[in-house]
Amino acid sequence: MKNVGFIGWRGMVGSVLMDRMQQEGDFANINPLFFTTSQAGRKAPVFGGKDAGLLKNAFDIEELKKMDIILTCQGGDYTNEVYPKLKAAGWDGYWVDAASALRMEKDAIIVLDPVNQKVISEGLKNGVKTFVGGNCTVSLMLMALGGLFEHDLVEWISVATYQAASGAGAKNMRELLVQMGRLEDSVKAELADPAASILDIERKVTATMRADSFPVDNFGAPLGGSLIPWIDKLLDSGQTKEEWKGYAETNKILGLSDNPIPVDGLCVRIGALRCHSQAFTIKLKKDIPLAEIEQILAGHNQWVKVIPNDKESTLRELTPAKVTGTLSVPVGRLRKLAMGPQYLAAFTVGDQLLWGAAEPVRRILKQLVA
Ligand SMILES: NC(=O)C1=CN([C@@H]2O[C@H](COP(=O)(O)OP(=O)(O)OC[C@H]3O[C@@H](n4cnc5c(N)ncnc54)[C@H](OP(=O)(O)O)[C@@H]3O)[C@@H](O)[C@H]2O)C=CC1
Ligand SMILES: N[C@@H](CC(=O)OP(=O)(O)O)C(=O)O
Repeated sequence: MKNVGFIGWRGMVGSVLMDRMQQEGDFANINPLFFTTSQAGRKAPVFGGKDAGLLKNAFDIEELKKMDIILTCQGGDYTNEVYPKLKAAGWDGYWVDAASALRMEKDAIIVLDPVNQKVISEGLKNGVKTFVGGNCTVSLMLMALGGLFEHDLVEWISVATYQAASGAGAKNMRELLVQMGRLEDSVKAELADPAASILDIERKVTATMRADSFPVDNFGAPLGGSLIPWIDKLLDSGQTKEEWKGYAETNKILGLSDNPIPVDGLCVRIGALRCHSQAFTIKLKKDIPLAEIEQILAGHNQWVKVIPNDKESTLRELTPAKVTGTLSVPVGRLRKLAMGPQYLAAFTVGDQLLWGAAEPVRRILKQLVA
């Protein structure tokens, strides 16, 4: 059985990964060892009934070198510090990572097997040892629209995202909830009084949101009752890095580096907890009937679900409230746009901690130990 070292297993992404691995019985096929950057020497967790002894120091290269596979959800700073040292020390195991640090490296594959199993299989055959989960927004787009790419129907995609607080981390999720609570608290009495003026209520809420005391340490601006049209840092192109990933990672995942498909748009943080949503304008390479498009989308993988373009189905199926905590990737609001028969509208929702983060790395680990 292969020795698999886990780093970042108690963080938010890591916890979702551990849950999924337990649900799927994945621990039965590995010898798990657990590392930490802060708690070395404490008792390791017991997953799948396996006693892994004590937590090891995540910076101990000699201990890490004993692993056949290292799987980290610890973040890019950890990867940047430890990966080069391990490689320099001659370690030749598999490195599986949820962070973005190594995604665009020549020798790394971005994994999303329902979409790019061919690229993965080819890489494994050629001795690739570094496998990285994709950006959540990109992975969720490809899970939803995979059929269109597979049938070479996409000329370009323009996207507007509606990204959940979880993408910014656990502290940000807490901050969003505290913000929401503060807003409600500020008008509790008025809300209990049906005769209170809604515009008075709104004015009070807005004043609360704008007050210096409103908690914005993590987001830098109010998110509850508002939105933030900026994710990650500015690049020379005027895109944010999150927007740049849409193009760069999509084409790398699909293996289209020689003939890339333009994907661009605006990434926006909204007050959802852990589901990212995305609205697409898609220019198709040819005019094909909507019914055929729906069939192509639905047939691509077992998780995508085409939602009829009616109000009842949309409200029932196509919201973060419905999708959170599931592997389902619904895609709906499908219709041809007024710009012409080759222009398609689509909207999708997906859990950014499952298909957006933990699930692709869980699935590549499974392939590596098979
Ligand atoms: N959040 C997301 O949507 C996505 C994140 N990623 C990547 O995964 C990385 C980790 O993200 P995320 O899981 O959100 O990070 P977390 O902040 O939840 O966890 C990261 C690490 O913080 C340490 N930690 C300190 N205090 C606590 C605590 N009270 N509870 C749990 N862990 C604690 C743990 O390390 P230790 O045990 O060593 O102390 C843990 O592994 C990101 O940096 C990013 O690169 C990738 C895709 C999506
Ligand atoms: N940046 C994403 C989350 C994330 O961690 O992305 P990446 O894995 O590309 O760093 C968001 O804020 O929603």
